Amino acid sequence: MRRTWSSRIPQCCTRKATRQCQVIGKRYLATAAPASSASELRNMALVAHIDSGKTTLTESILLKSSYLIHAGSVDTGSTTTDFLPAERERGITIQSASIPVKWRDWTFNLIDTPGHADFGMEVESASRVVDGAVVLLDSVEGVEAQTKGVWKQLDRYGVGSRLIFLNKLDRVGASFSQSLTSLLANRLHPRPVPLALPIASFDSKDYAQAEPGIQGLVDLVKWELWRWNKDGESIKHVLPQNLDELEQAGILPPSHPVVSQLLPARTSLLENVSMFSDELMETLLGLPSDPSAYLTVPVSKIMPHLRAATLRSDILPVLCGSAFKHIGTELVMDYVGELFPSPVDVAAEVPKASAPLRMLAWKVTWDKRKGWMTFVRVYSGECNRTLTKQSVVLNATRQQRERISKIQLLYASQAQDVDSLSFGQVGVILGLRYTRTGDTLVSTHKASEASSLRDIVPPPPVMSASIIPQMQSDTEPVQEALASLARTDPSVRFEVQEGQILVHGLGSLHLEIIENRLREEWQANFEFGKRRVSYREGLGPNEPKPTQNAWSTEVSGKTITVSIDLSVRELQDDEQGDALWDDNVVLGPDGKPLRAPDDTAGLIDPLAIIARGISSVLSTSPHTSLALSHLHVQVNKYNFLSEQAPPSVLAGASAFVLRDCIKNAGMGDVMEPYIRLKITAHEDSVGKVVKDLTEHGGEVLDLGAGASSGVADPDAEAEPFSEEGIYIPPKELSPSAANASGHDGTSSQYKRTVVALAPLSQMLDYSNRLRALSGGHGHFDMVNAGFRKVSQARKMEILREIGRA
Ligand SMILES: Nc1nc2c(ncn2[C@@H]2O[C@H](COP(=O)(O)OP(=O)(O)OP(=O)(O)O)[C@@H](O)[C@H]2O)c(=O)[nH]1
Repeated sequence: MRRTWSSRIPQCCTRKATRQCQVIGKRYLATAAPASSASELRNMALVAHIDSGKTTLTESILLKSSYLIHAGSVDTGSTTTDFLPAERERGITIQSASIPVKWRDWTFNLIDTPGHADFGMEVESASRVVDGAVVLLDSVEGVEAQTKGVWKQLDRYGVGSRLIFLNKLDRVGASFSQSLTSLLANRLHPRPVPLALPIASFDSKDYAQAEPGIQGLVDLVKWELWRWNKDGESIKHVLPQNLDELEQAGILPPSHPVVSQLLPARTSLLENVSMFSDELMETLLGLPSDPSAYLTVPVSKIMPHLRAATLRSDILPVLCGSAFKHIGTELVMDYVGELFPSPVDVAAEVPKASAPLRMLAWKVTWDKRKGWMTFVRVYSGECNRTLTKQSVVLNATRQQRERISKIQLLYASQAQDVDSLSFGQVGVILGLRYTRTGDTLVSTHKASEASSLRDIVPPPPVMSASIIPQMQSDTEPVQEALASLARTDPSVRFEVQEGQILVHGLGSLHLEIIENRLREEWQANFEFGKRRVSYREGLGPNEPKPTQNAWSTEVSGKTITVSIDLSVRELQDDEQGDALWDDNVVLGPDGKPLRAPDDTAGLIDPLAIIARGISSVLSTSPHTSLALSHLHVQVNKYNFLSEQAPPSVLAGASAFVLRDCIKNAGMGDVMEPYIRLKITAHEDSVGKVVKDLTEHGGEVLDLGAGASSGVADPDAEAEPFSEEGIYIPPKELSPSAANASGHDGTSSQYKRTVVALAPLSQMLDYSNRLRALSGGHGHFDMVNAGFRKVSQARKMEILREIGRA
């Protein structure tokens, strides 16, 4: 089915004064007017395991907010936020897309992120820049491997306010209660609290036999019942405080299965929130002793406390629905607006008009027509005064001045020019030449008062491929294309070793996309070599002492000598490596971590130049040319032994001394990336699956039972979890789960789940292998599980593979 765009202006545009109507190409868009106040802004992301429905929910939100006339579909490649050709072809999100959405009084900057771990960098940067996240779960599958992955990413950047959306309740096997149990079993949060109950069918007589589905929701906070028709249009009823009046009001017969759950669900909600609010606790204590008095507590007495508990992450609000059928979308929007923080709520200090402007560049993209596009969020300062088109800003991270040519609000692939950005807003700046993801931009006139914002750390690359330019004349364009690509995606790394270009990425799919983008976006001519996993080397067994500390070079005919005092050792077991340094630790003389800039052009800070030299050695071991890892490098001091020495010579000197230390230490252990797999297969093929895993160097961690909904999720830790005070409705509330077979149509009792660790190198073609082993019924997902040292025999194999044995 193809989406057709209406040729008339949508009614919403004539009706709503707050929206501006714009004709962009053939689309009529009701664009979100910039928020009038920062307290009405909600910077939020949708994050989840792959295929949970993030893009579908985004599309439903755009439809409900009147941005779209018809929702597009992932399945026909017609969504707004998945606009790259590769995204449309594959039906997956590859890059995060941000879009401002006007909903009631709020403006959301909504970021739809990819779920595939190979595009984890996009979740990383979105997590850095949002104040709240809606985490989707497929309610057939429950918590999945990458649900935990994105959860950790949100933790890393302190995104405390989260809301769960249990999606796909229309699917066979979907279960509201089992999804809640799965949240607890996987310890995502100790206090998931449903804000709504699903109604699978309004037909109470045949409820137990009902078709899989969802037709309505009860909002337990606002005490409303929502009902959607097959076109996704909703009507809402206010529920009576006396449940006996439900039938009289023509809402639900008393025999409807959801009716008996309303009082326990609301009671549990109120009691859970009151645990974190004395005021609500007092309200509840002041109620008449009749339990049904809980139904009389008005929303105004609940919402402020529910919001405070969400902001502090004391509770985890849970909503549910079907993004595909637009069921529950309005509630997601309402609760994001009501519960998530605004930029004012999370600002380190009350924003002042006089504060120096500080912005974080959280994403950089390249557009053939517009050039570099830098996505920024304003963290302090009143930009109306300081940031306008044509202003000059200082990149505080790189100490470079940048000129702004345009400021835009981006609606996925469409743009709207604006004059300025204000506190809390997310927008795009055109014209910046040097800025990269994670850089801080400040206004030049108050630069000294502005400190740098927290960095964004790309996940470590685990796979690489060689790139062979087709002709000698293609070499430079290929390298330039790679440099541009790496600027848009900091999880892409490349290096030139002995005339060969190696590109590193986060997985096979990432490499495939890198290859396509180089050809299609940069028209680079090259052959793509064999893919292999990225190995690493540790420090050798001998003492890592340099033969000499001094290093000399010729500069303009003069010999310049520099001495560098470094100490190098292996990281101890209880020491954590720095992800920005491939799990090494590199410290300056004051004991603070050093950061390596991408190039030394224009650099004057001696320690940044030294860090650049260190980084060139750590990325290519003198023994194997593999990246070094688990090293602790301390720069103790440096001295210019010649006069008028330019600081740039420190890069060569530090590289020379460090390389010498590492050579003297000898070759270290080799490490390879591991993955954690969760495989679901029929009972009768589990034996073959386990045998194959063992033969490929895998280690089985758990052989679980049932497969669906993660109730007995073997991935969860073995300790018991508390259900005390947490309301979990009976399974019958989701009749499709009770009637269900597994999600592939076969009975789940014959399925087993295997959790294993295995070397990534052995699992590159696992989907084909598992298909053969399981007769096509198995499925798996995997997440990176870090690097591990390999055995001596495997080390020899790896050295042979990389041509070093
Ligand atoms: N039955 C059903 N299918 C859904 C629902 N939401 C999404 N889907 C389907 O699930 C598949 C994945 O949906 P997407 O919206 O692309 O999921 P995603 O989480 O954005 O995927 P990635 O960004 O690639 O991780 C598509 O086939 C959708 O049509 C739902 O509520 N019910």
